[in-house]
Amino acid sequence: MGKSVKEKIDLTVEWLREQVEQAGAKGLAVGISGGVDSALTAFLIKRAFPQNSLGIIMPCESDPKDIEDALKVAAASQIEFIRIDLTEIYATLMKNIFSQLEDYKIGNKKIAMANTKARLRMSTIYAICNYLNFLVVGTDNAAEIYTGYFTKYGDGGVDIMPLANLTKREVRAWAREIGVPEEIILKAPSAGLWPNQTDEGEMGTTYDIIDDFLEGNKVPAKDFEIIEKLHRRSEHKRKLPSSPPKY
Ligand SMILES: Nc1ncnc2c1ncn2[C@@H]1O[C@H](COP(=O)(O)OP(=O)(O)OC[C@H]2O[C@@H]([n+]3cccc(C(=O)O)c3)[C@H](O)[C@@H]2O)[C@@H](O)[C@H]1O
Ligand SMILES: Nc1ncnc2c1ncn2[C@@H]1O[C@H](COP(=O)(O)OP(=O)(O)OP(=O)(O)O)[C@@H](O)[C@H]1O
Ligand SMILES: [Mg+2]
Repeated sequence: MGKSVKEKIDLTVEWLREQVEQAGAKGLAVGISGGVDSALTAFLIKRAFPQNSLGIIMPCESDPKDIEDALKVAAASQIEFIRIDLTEIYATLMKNIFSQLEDYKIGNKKIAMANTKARLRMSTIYAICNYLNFLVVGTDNAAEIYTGYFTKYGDGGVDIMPLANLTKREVRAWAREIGVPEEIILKAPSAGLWPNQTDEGEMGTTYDIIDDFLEGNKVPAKDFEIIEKLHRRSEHKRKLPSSPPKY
């Protein structure tokens, strides 16, 4: 018989401890957004390292409801946390970049700005983890990794990814088992990079369908096309940077 969710969680907690030991590190940190992926991750790292785990809440033009939810996750998991507001530094950086570029070049400002939020969060977590000798824990799940639905070197820039093999429905099941508040589990997944952004709206398919696909079940042809296209286009995010052969 297959392992229960509870057993899988216990094994993952053990795996997290091994990763820290092998790295000669002291603990683990994660960005807490108010969404279910980081909620589950926060509970897992708190279980693995009750005294050496840290949640980092980093508003960056964020919906105040998400920050409230992030605080609820921190309270429910009892993880130690700090809050670092990136809104101002982000605005300064964006102004500096685009006041120079926009005059003479045309490009996709919306996506450039959105991804910078994720990369500023990554830089912030790494500064903290360098300082504490902690590892940076990623929250990306199997559906996000397969479709490349993450920012390269942003939320994708991490040391370890404990949820990498989980479909979104498994993330929710684990979250329920470990004690994540139900309202967080039921929230529509969102990267929160612009107002009213939802993962499913942006990807053009649903997590249920991506999960079915990953489980080897048949999915509608239109969704199959979308998933495979997202996968092909994001191949570069799952590899080391290309380099020429030795000449
Ligand atoms: N073939 C190739 N080989 C090597 N590099 C390649 C490449 N094609 C693009 N690139 C590089 O990759 C860049 C594009 O990748 P990237 O910067 O990631 O940008 P991109 O994939 O365009 O956007 C990231 C997507 O992930 C979503 N996201 C981000 C963060 C969090 C979440 C969430 O669920 O919470 C979701 C976000 O809403 C957006 O849809 C290009 O600007 C280029 O530098
Ligand atoms: N405001 C924030 N503060 C701290 N970390 C954040 C914030 N926003 C995003 N992140 C980090 O980026 C990760 C990627 O976001 P993503 O939306 O995929 O996950 P989630 O919000 O935890 O769950 P969901 O996908 O269901 O919204 C988050 O899990 C979190 O680690
Ligand atoms: Mg989110």
